Amino acid sequence: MTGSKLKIAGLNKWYGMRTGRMQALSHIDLELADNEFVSLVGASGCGKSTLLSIVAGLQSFDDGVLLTDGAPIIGPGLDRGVVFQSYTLLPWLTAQQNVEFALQAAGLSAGECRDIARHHIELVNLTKFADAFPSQLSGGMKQRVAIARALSYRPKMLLMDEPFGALDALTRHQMQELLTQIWEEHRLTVLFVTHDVEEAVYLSDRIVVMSINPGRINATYHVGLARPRSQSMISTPEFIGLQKQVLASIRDGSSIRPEE
Ligand SMILES: Nc1ncnc2c1ncn2[C@@H]1O[C@H](COP(=O)(O)OP(=O)(O)OP(=O)(O)O)[C@@H](O)[C@H]1O
Repeated sequence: MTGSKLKIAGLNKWYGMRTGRMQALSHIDLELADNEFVSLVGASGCGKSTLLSIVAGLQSFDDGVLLTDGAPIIGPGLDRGVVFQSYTLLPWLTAQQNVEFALQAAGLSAGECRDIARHHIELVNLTKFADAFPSQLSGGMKQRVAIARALSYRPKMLLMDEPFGALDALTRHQMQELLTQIWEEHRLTVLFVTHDVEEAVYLSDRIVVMSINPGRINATYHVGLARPRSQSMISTPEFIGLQKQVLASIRDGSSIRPEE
């Protein structure tokens, strides 16, 4: 693939522990095209979060290649927005101020920060709650602020680690719709970690299944469903068939393998 937004090749990651070293990721090869939406799924402990945080520049890796737009990733950057399952908002700042705070770090003037933050709070339909503190917001609202914050500095890539994992089913569906709409309008490249296979099929262009011990890529599935997606697709044979294949692949990769 030429001109990929993200290129990972031969990447290995070990964690040092009191009992010795543990290989969390083994020979990961993965490329994301511009504007592609890719989900990472796999059994608990297969290294999804580790891989995402390495791409975010929040963790080191031992060897391999990690490039965005052809340049090495050497730390966190404003080209990559990150959203975690826990909302990570500053409790003493309002929704609007949480977004402004992130923009101040990007070196913008106070007026620019205010205007851009207001625009992104509006984008996630939270204008009425702009002056509310995190403690006054529901889980879905807090996650919308976190998404507004991640998008506010116009990243080219969005890295999301189980962003809707803590939400109830209805709010989760609403957030999936909102994310799809933002992704379609802003043409972002998204790397999305989830435990929910239905969510992965619904949102993604491609699903990457990881296996455990050590974490590797076990299988990749292209999602051929038309866009824009709608909730009515979830009950189609095509959707259900793919969901079953991905689940079987996760099951297949979740048993502990002997070290090679
Ligand atoms: N800081 C750390 N130090 C040592 N080991 C770690 C550390 N972080 C993760 N691990 C180990 O690395 C492996 C991969 O963890 P990781 O959190 O990336 O998996 P995951 O697929 O995201 O899991 P989950 O789906 O449960 O969130 C696990 O065995 C975990 O125990």
